[in-house]
Amino acid sequence: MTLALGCIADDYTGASDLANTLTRAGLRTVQTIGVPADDLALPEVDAVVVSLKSRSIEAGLAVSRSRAAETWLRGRGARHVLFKICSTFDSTDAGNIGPVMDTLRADCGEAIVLVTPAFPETGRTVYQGNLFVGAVPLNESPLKDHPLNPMHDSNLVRVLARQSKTQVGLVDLATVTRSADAVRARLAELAGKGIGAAITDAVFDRDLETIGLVAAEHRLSVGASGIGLGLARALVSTGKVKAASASSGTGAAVGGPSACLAGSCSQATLQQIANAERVMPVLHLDPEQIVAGGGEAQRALAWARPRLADGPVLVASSATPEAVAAVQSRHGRDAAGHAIEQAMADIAEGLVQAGVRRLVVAGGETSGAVVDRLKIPGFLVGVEIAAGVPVLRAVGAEAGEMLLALKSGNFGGPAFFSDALGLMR
Ligand SMILES: Nc1ncnc2c1ncn2[C@@H]1O[C@H](COP(=O)(O)OP(=O)(O)O)[C@@H](O)[C@H]1O
Ligand SMILES: O=C(O)[C@@H](O)C(=O)COP(=O)(O)O
Repeated sequence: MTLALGCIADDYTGASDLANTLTRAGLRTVQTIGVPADDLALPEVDAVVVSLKSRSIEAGLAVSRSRAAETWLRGRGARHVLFKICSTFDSTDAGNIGPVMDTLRADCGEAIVLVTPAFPETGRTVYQGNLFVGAVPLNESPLKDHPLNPMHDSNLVRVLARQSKTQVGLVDLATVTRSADAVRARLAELAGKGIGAAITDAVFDRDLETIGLVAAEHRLSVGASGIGLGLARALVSTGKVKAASASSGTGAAVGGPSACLAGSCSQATLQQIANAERVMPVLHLDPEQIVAGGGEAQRALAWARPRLADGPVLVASSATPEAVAAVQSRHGRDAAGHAIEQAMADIAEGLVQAGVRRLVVAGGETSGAVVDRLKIPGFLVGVEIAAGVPVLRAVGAEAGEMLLALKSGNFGGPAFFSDALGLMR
């Protein structure tokens, strides 16, 4: 297999979002969980998205895991590697976007790296280096209340400079709109000043196409699904990849019981849970009991098992920003997050033991904990449920045939859970 594009995603929902975008743009794509084992049977593909759970771990670990993924991808022929980060630039001042970018850049010897989290289809745009989420700057968006990576600065030139060893410059929208050559010239100018990373404005898909053309000439880029779209279109338009038609289905039906788990506390997910209450039984977990080790996962499973024969159920830890802040002040941000993620993994494991083979998970870190526990090594991409969220068919899972949907906290419409289950047959 010779890859046209290698991708390293810093969480599992982000990876499925990117795999979805690449597939829709005509690249045959698989998503792997971590660096694939040699015996994992992968189909012939144009792109591999290696999913890491590296967004919120210690920076040194994020760097070493990303590097291992890069080595694997380049070893499979990938000339260009995209480091997929969140479209809302989720990170802390200590990392991990900057440290991973610095290392991958040094490894491939690039003078300067294009960086853009723009993903217009989901309302993420970048102008004068400032990231907007819909109509508001990042720091005024719900991301200011994220449980693990609250975002308080919308100026990405500043944000990345605080995390990176290199100086950070800007390729502004006027330059992007002018032409690919104007972007090339601006990058050369910045690189000539010793600047190693350029936040690049993008508001429309056509901006990302220009950025993709230039990025594809480099060895490394950093961004969200939007730059993935630009790279994929560039690979197709320059004839490096022959466009495949996006999958119109997910193969044979899997059937059996289905369930949803929500660990995201985003506004979108809170609304989706409220909506689901009208169409399926919903259990709200008690985060205090989880952190105290009070058998909350077993209670949830005892609640869910007898209901599975009648239709899907939803188990949620999700809570308002005020309730999350209260739990965190008592137990600490990381300890609370970790305990709740592990409880979600316990519940997922118990649900699969009870026969569930169709599972929807809301939340990136939550999805990471669940997929790791279920020991799923990879996914094929099926139909799109909502922008950035495809149906996934597990490859090589211990439980056998399974369909999953891994939803970024912020993605999906109000009826997301029933929309997803409606497409997971
Ligand atoms: N009620 C709660 N109180 C505190 N933290 C919570 C609660 N529910 C979930 N969490 C934690 O919040 C984090 C949500 O992150 P994640 O799953 O990545 O969602 P998103 O996709 O919205 O970023 C996880 O670490 C999760 O365990
Ligand atoms: O780019 C995005 O917004 C998503 O692909 C993504 O990374 C989602 O992360 P979570 O919101 O933590 O699921």
